[in-house]
Amino acid sequence: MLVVDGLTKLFPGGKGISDVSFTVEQGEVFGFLGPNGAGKSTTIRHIMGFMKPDRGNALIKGMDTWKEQGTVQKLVGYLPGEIAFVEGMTGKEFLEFLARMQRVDSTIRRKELIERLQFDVTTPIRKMSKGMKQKVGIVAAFMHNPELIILDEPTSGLDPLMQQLFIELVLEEKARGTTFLMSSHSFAEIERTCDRAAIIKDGVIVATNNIHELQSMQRKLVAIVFEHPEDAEAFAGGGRIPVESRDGRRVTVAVQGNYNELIHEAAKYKVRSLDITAQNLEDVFMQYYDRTGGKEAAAL
Ligand SMILES: Nc1ncnc2c1ncn2[C@@H]1O[C@H](COP(=O)(O)OP(=O)(O)OP(=O)(O)O)[C@@H](O)[C@H]1O
Repeated sequence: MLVVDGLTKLFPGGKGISDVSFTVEQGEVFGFLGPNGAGKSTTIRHIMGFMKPDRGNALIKGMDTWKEQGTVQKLVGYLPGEIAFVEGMTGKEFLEFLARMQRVDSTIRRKELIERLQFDVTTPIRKMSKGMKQKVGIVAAFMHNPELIILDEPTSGLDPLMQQLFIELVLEEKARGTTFLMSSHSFAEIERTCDRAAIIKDGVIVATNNIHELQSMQRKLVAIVFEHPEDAEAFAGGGRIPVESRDGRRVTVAVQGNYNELIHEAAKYKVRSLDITAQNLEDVFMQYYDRTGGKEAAAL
């Protein structure tokens, strides 16, 4: 669906992006992660055909996004990092204006999205908060049911409830086969929606990784409180599960994917309670990247 190949753009100040390459398959949700100024928006603007690359290109369904920007932009739903609204319009007028440009009858879907996102669409845009403007932008990106949706920091300005609702929207669209490219600062958000993610730093992709693979490498600390101290002792002394610590009835073990074995061993005794804490997935990503020098991470 989307191929980014060697995309390079150097700005006069020396910043920019260098040799950015990745592929997003049809129906995939692909995350694009990186700190401020890393080059996420610059890459996305090239993918949308708004900027001419110095080298390389971006193809959507085989079409060069710079050379065929008019055709390509019709296929895509786009939420920019900073939305430029037409002055003096209400949210409703703006969305109707866009709908006429998109040339798709999106009335029903538009109404549905506005109801889901719960905002007053008759408010003049200049009076809207950042979060409200972001909601107008989300409706604009989704309403014409595009095959590919490109979102630049979609949840910035949204409160936690709305962030959750946004994630649900993405997952629903994904189930319908829509492809997504989504930039974010937040690994947690990417983790809940994406199949794969690329990390960009100083204009260069440092790793591309499969999120499910990372989740299976994620180390979890499980604290089990047994009914009887002697059970805790027997469990800890069994030697089958690596024990981090034991304190009376409470045994803490580290698990990495081998849940069945833990459940099997613990079930031999009477368990009073369980507490699970997960290692931050971002740390797993970076640890993995450091260990392999990026080679294996880039290959996943
Ligand atoms: N038109 C431009 N002219 C000169 N420098 C630019 C231009 N656009 C972006 N840059 C610089 O290129 C770098 C990458 O910017 P970009 O906006 O792509 O980062 P980003 O990853 O999207 O960051 P953020 O999360 O802050 O939006 C930054 O250092 C920025 O200052």
